[in-house]
Amino acid sequence: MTAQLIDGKKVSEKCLVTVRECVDARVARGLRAPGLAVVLVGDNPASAVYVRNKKAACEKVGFQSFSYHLPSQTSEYELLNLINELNNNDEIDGILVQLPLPQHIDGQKILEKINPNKDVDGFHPYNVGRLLVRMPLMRPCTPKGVMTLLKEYDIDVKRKKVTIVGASNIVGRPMMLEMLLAGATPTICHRFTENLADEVGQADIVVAAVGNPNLIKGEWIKQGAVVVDVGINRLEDGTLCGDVDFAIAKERAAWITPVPGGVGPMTIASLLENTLQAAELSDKK
Ligand SMILES: Nc1nc2c(c(=O)[nH]1)N[C@@H](CN(C=O)c1ccc(C(=O)N[C@@H](CCC(=O)O)C(=O)O)cc1)CN2
Ligand SMILES: [Mg+2]
Repeated sequence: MTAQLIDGKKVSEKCLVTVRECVDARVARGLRAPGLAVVLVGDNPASAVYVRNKKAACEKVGFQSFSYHLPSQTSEYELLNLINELNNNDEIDGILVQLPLPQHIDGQKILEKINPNKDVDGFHPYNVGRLLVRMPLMRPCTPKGVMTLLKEYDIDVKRKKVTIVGASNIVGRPMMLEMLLAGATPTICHRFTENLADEVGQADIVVAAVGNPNLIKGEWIKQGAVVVDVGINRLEDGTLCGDVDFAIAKERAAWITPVPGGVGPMTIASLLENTLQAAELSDKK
């Protein structure tokens, strides 16, 4: 079997067109365009690229974007003050603080300072908790993007065995909650999991999100499985690869996401959808 590719770039562009149409309709009704505040602390080169791409995406869909690039020595106190200002700014519907933050800043404290209604990354414990109790509001962007991708390709997750490799707060854990909500049976694997190969081999759907190039061997994949690779690893030669050994996995899977061009672009599409949703919630207040 040779897998069919799941094209995240194409699907993300479709999402952006839908968001653009909603923004135009809002503006035609006399409402303001949604506003997104993007906060970057320090000079992590990958973060700078992601932030630039987020700002470009805002422009494409007609959002107002507000950029805050702070030096790496910014104190936690200063960052908390900025979040407070953004929480109180009525032109701003969504706030995102690009991760990772410098070591001296307690990231969790910062994320918890963001007003949950403006938490377009969906990282605030309030929003994670809502997903847990089946009342999703702001859904974490990457897992939400994975669900959108699977839906777009008519890949039904209900009743399926899903193995998620990686238990991070931003991908693995909320991915498990999304899958549970959609009626799948998720298993989450982490550094203490024994027999990772067996867990992967039993899965109808594998979601890899560890950030470890080619950790998931192609031979582990069950024939006809769906492989979703969230890992983005930059190799020494500058090329990108995922967490799954793509060349072998694609000969066993029915569907597979490439890296780049798979899940990555969906993260930004979900962010824009969440920001539009936050603006719509704010209209009702
Ligand atoms: N505040 C947040 N920080 C981080 C998040 C997040 O969702 N919110 N996720 C990641 C980084 N990220 C968005 O911020 C992100 C990563 C990758 C992509 C993407 O489109 N990747 C492309 C390849 C891009 C490249 O050349 O490097 C792809 O996979 O095709 C978008 C967003 C950590 N931080
Ligand atoms: Mg308002």
